[in-house]
Amino acid sequence: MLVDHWGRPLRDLRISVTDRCNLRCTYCMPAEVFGPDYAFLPRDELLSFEEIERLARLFVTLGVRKLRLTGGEPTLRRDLPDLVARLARLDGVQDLAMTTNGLLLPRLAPALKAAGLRRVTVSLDSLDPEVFGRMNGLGTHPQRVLGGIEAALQAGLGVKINTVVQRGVNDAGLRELWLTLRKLAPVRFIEFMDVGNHNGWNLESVVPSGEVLARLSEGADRDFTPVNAAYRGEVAARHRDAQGHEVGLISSVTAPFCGDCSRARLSAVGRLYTCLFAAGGTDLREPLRAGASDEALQSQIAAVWRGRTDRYSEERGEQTRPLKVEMSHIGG
Ligand SMILES: Nc1nc2c(ncn2[C@@H]2O[C@H](COP(=O)(O)OP(=O)(O)OP(=O)(O)O)[C@@H](O)[C@H]2O)c(=O)[nH]1
Ligand SMILES: C[S@@+](CC[C@H](N)C(=O)[O-])C[C@H]1O[C@@H](n2cnc3c(N)ncnc32)[C@H](O)[C@@H]1O
Ligand code: SF4
Ligand code: SF4
Repeated sequence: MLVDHWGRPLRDLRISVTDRCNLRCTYCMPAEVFGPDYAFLPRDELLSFEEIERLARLFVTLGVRKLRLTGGEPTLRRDLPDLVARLARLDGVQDLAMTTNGLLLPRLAPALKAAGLRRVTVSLDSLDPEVFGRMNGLGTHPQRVLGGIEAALQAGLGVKINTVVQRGVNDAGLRELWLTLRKLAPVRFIEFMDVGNHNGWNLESVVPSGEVLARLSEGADRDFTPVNAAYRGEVAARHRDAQGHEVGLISSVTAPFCGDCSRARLSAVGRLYTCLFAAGGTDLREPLRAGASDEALQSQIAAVWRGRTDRYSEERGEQTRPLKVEMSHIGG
């Protein structure tokens, strides 16, 4: 089995399929930076579906069992169901998922399901139109995301919901959001992270997951019971309330989970990153386009994984590291 410097196996591959997005969440792609003049990647820079499929197959040979599509906003990539169909056919893939803002799911969910996508995680930070509009940078109404969640459920996709929590921004509405959304799907609350270089992160804006759980527990549903991890290295610590609704806490700041981190990340231009907070990656597109054999690519990937020492969240202090890859490039 291929393991890194700390003995962690390679299990997951998160594939970013575009750096573009139809939202401008302040904690990810703030509009002041990702404005009308921002130079997004030209189309020919992106890996083609053939190239993504080939690399994914090689990663699966090296031990990957779970693939997740992300971005930017993955649903903006043209003909996405064709890519899903290619990945769903790969032998050895046990899970095929996508993280999305949900806006385009009413149009795409049935085709994605038919192509072999198993589940989606839809991001929704607030049910208050003003708060959500401010957080997504474009005034987009939460009802549009709820429509996407509904479409995914109707198409038969598994659904989870992601909520990034920022102190003084959306934390006042967490309990209301939980009481509404828990009826639809498991909700995961994510501690605001210092990804990229432009999101103005500071420790005071982070609401520790313990505090989130305490807020959800106020009033009637006092008891949450911890649920065992579904797999080694699961990102979210899960709990169930008295009615069986599931909440996940993703605590990269207050309870880092680097010890079991089995995730590799492939950017839209084919760079391999071994940490969400990496400063640099390894170019796989160049050898791929220069005609490298499967064996050569595989040994390059294996060498990168073997040499991996990343444990950024465990090492993070109050200060963030300068010059990290952007979230929109690496896909979260
Ligand atoms: N620090 C850190 N954050 C991560 C890592 N993997 C995922 N996240 C963050 O956790 C949040 C949830 O990620 P998702 O894309 O929903 O994926 P997931 O939690 O792995 O999904 P499941 O397969 O459902 O467990 C996002 O904000 C990610 O950026 C990781 O390895 N390190
Ligand atoms: C970068 S997005 C890409 C996929 C898609 N556009 C979406 O929003 O779901 C992946 C996940 O990262 C989360 N995320 C982005 N920036 C974050 C930050 N600074 N801290 C914590 N989570 C963040 C998003 O909320 C989303 O759930
Ligand atoms: S979190 Fe997702 S939806 Fe929001 S700006 Fe980033 S990529 Fe776009
Ligand atoms: S901070 Fe890096 S090493 Fe730690 S869990 Fe996240 S991606 Fe993995």
